[in-house]
Amino acid sequence: MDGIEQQTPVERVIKRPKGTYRLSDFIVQRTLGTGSFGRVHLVRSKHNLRFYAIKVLNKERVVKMKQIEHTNNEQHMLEAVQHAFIINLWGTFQDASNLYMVMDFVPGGELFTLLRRSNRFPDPVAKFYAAEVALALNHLHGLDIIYRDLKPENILLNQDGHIKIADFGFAKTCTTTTWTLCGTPDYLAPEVIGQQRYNKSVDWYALGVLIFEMLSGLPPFHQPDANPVMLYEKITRGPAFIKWPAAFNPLATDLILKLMESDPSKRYGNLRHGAGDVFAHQWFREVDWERLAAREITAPYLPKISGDGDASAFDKYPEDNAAAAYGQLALDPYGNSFPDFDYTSDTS
Ligand SMILES: Nc1ncnc2c1ncn2[C@@H]1O[C@H](COP(=O)(O)OP(=O)(O)OP(=O)(O)O)[C@@H](O)[C@H]1O
Repeated sequence: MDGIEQQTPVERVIKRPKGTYRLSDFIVQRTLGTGSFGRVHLVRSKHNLRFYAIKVLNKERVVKMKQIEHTNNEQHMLEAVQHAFIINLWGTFQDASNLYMVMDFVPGGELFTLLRRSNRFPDPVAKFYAAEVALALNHLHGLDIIYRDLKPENILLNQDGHIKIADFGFAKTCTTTTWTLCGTPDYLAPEVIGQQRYNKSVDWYALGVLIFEMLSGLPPFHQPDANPVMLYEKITRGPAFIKWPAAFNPLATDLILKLMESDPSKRYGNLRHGAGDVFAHQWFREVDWERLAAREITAPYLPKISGDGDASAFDKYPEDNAAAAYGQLALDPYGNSFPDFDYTSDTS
């Protein structure tokens, strides 16, 4: 649901030059994931033979689901951001029916898959991923970007086991507060559910949920058969009602409670020292933040990748021949809605 948003122009974020691409530059190999508006494909460049991921969004579906602004935000944010732990966008284009975003292919799959396979992560493993996520969030917040969709599905693992945060569909620039209700139910901060104004601290709340999920296997208020209303009630009642698994690390508990603090003005990450409080928390005491940022810490899990373009870490999706329809001539009623996606495709 879109509310009135206090907007700062996205132009505030400095754009860097992007490449010009067209569909005929690539050979579509397989589907890596599906989303609300289309698919993400593994593709191979005909020119340099490298593998990339292309996210395809059907314009009509984006418009019908009132996501024009979020989609344009996603492009602007990803173009503006360059960080070791955030997915790299090489360029974008559109044809009559679809938008295309050319990204690095991140071969290690979703953190979600690794977590479900492992049931839960040992403390040092959860700490490694949480610390890399904290650095990425801090970088985004420094650019006045709120990410708003932190969850294990959106954290991908690179070949070397380090994280790459993907899916900037809900990211937006915001220096003050905003109030759009978006994100994933289990990861929503109470003020988002309460439709109050909120700020970057919703990402720190979500980090608390993520740490809990990594250490216990499921998000704090998760109940398989619960409806969203029951879930929202629990989130609103606050972290005092979390049922903690036995033998939960007390320092982790302390940090989670501080991140999941219901009152944003008392929440870690949103206090006077900002992210500094999170970095300095005792649960993270053995983290060498500089070496971590430089990717000098060896990751706890190395994805088994047999070679370039190995996508075996991703679930198999039925290939519905969607790619055959890409680039076809068609009416283009939404041509003006996505002005920064260039028309470069061969048929348009
Ligand atoms: N660069 C990438 N490399 C490898 N896989 C990727 C990449 N980008 C996305 N994926 C895969 O595709 C899935 C869907 O991507 P993404 O979340 O960006 O799409 P979406 O349409 O926004 O999805 P949703 O509607 O669920 O939010 C990811 O969870 C991931 O498995």
